[in-house]
Amino acid sequence: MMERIHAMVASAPTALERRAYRNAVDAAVRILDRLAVIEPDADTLRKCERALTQVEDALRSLPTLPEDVEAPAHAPGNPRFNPAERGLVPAFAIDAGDTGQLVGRVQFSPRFGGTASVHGGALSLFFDDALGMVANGSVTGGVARTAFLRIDYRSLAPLDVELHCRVWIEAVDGRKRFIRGELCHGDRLVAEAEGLWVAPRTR
Ligand SMILES: CCCCCCCCCCCC(=O)SCCNC(=O)CCNC(=O)[C@H](O)C(C)(C)COP(=O)(O)OP(=O)(O)OC[C@H]1O[C@@H](n2cnc3c(N)ncnc32)[C@H](O)[C@@H]1OP(=O)(O)O
Repeated sequence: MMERIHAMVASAPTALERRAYRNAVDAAVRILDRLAVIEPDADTLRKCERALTQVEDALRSLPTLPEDVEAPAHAPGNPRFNPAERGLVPAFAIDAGDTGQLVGRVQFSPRFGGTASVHGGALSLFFDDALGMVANGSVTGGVARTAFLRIDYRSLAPLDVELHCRVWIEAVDGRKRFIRGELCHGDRLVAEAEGLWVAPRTR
């Protein structure tokens, strides 16, 4: 019976499960976004905590994925949901892309920031994901891990505003994939990133 559950949960989710999952995560992150901007009221927040604990209990009734599942985060057959689906990073709307670059838009909601601008760590999280997509894309093939990621913060990134991002392969040298990216608000450069992704040794 345990093996059957293991096999079931390790397969890729169906379209219905994927939609239901995304809707549940959307609801959860809307709560975090709301919590980021409200003036607190202890009574209301205590009621919210009780209701959220019931939600958590419902989720605890589901089996968990086995820990040894390893697949590229965005691979279609991955039984795990990708970082944006899990609410870990804001969704990156891809407008154009070929084998070596991506162009798209991203908007950071209030949970990713302080009062008016995006948290530097959230920008770094986003770049790791966006550059990682290109590092693990069709030019390079296979899985590669982030070895380093350098961010230059050039100007404040506003919250709740559409930002434009471009990511491209700078160089490939054996197992090493050097990737760069930039994020702009209109014509203004917000941040630049460069990173190295290293593919595993082949025996
Ligand atoms: C469509 C699908 C989308 C899929 C989209 C997926 C998106 C998500 C992507 C997110 C990925 C992550 O965040 S992964 C999580 C964060 N990263 C990690 O946890 C990685 C932890 N680190 C490691 O596992 C390891 O250090 C590795 C794999 C990075 C490298 O180890 P290794 O394989 O043993 O390689 P090693 O021999 O050390 O180095 C190989 C070469 O790289 C160089 N090198 C290694 N590290 C560095 C470094 N920090 N800075 C400079 N150079 C380095 C070495 O000098 C060497 O150069 P030379 O002498 O050959 O010239």
